[in-house]
Amino acid sequence: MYLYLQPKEPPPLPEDARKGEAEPPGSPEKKEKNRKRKGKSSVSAEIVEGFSVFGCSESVSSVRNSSSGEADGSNTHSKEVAMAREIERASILRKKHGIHISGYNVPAPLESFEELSSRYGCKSKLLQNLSGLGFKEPTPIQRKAIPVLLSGRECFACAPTGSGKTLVFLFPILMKIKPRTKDGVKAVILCPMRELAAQTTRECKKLAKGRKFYIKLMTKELSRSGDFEKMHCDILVSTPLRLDFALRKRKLNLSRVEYLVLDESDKLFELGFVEQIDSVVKACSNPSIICSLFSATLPDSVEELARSIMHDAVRVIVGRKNSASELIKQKLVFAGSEKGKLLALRQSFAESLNPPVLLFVQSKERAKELYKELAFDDIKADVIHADLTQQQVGREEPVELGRQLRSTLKRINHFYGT
Ligand SMILES: Nc1ncnc2c1ncn2[C@@H]1O[C@H](COP(=O)(O)OP(=O)(O)OP(=O)(O)O)[C@@H](O)[C@H]1O
Repeated sequence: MYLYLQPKEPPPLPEDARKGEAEPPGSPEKKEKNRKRKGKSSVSAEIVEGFSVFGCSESVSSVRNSSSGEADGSNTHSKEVAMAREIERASILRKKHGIHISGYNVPAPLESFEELSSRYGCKSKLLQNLSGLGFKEPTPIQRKAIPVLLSGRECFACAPTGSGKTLVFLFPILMKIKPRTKDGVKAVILCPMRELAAQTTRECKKLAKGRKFYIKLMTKELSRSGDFEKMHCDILVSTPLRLDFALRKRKLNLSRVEYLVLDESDKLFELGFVEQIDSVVKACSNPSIICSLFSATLPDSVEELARSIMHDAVRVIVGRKNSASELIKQKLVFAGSEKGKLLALRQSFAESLNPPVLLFVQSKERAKELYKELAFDDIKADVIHADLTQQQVGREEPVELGRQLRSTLKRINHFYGT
């Protein structure tokens, strides 16, 4: 049995979401009814099936900062109407993008990146960097989770692989912390793997271009021999082992950290970094620290972690719990036997499977076997497995490709329940 993963064209953004004005379908009366119903449902939390991270979550206020201006007896009614509209608009936007939230007083989603400036005073240089990178519209997780962090709330965000979670934690950090003060490290980003930490550092530098942040990657050398008292660092990206080492042996001070991010938190657990995470959380002793957790899947371990390190977090979930990205088309083929798998694969190649194609198998032995079979069929194929050296694989490729492969493997592992 093989699982084929093929990228699909991303669906276009709904018109009303782009404009920020959405009307429920149907007649005017029906619209009114819908409006009432939606208005009502939008003030109660959208409970996501299977999620139980934060005990209760009854009220959600999606009112923008702008609508909470000074109270004035004469216009109380119009303010209430404006608030109801805002709530409805936020609710429609969330539904359009498959965003589920729970928590109290959740800020409204972003309709566009420009709102980062109008609502949160984002520096124009940072916005320019966004558009320079080709980021025109926020992705669903960005729409909802960026305002959560910008309004000073803790956030637990779960969204499929490749949905743009990195920007969700990097951008608020870049908007909120003051660069180059003498306060030491202000943001810590924990990543499960060195390659991911390096990639996140690179992305952070790209987003911060033109602003004078000290952004540092915790390398092996730095963790072992860094002079942390003299080090200038605003944002520190690290794997748990290296950071824990620097804390224990090199007396790195994290007591002024304002933002702590655990990226790919499901992976952090799978790899058994619980002790190191504990030590980092303890070292980040600033009482007003804002923690956030990001994950593509939501196993119990991550729920447990979220409960233990965050208290009043807003949960933002895009899609269904542990579901695959909607941009991935999945097809299950029953092949019957081992031989049948190869036949089915050959048939797929003959009918519809157009290269480039990635094939994942259970073990390196199976990878080698399949590789031989494909070579025998005169299919231009290559093989990657753990017996190959870095030189054989090619140093450059696996760093960028590795992330995609890991993500895809994660989905496949989940699919098979392994
Ligand atoms: N708003 C956007 N518009 C266009 N591209 C974007 C946007 N946000 C992110 N991207 C791009 O989408 C890709 C995937 O983003 P990212 O790596 O942040 O996903 P992720 O959710 O963190 O995935 P993973 O679960 O694997 O960590 C990156 O190449 C990133 O540059």
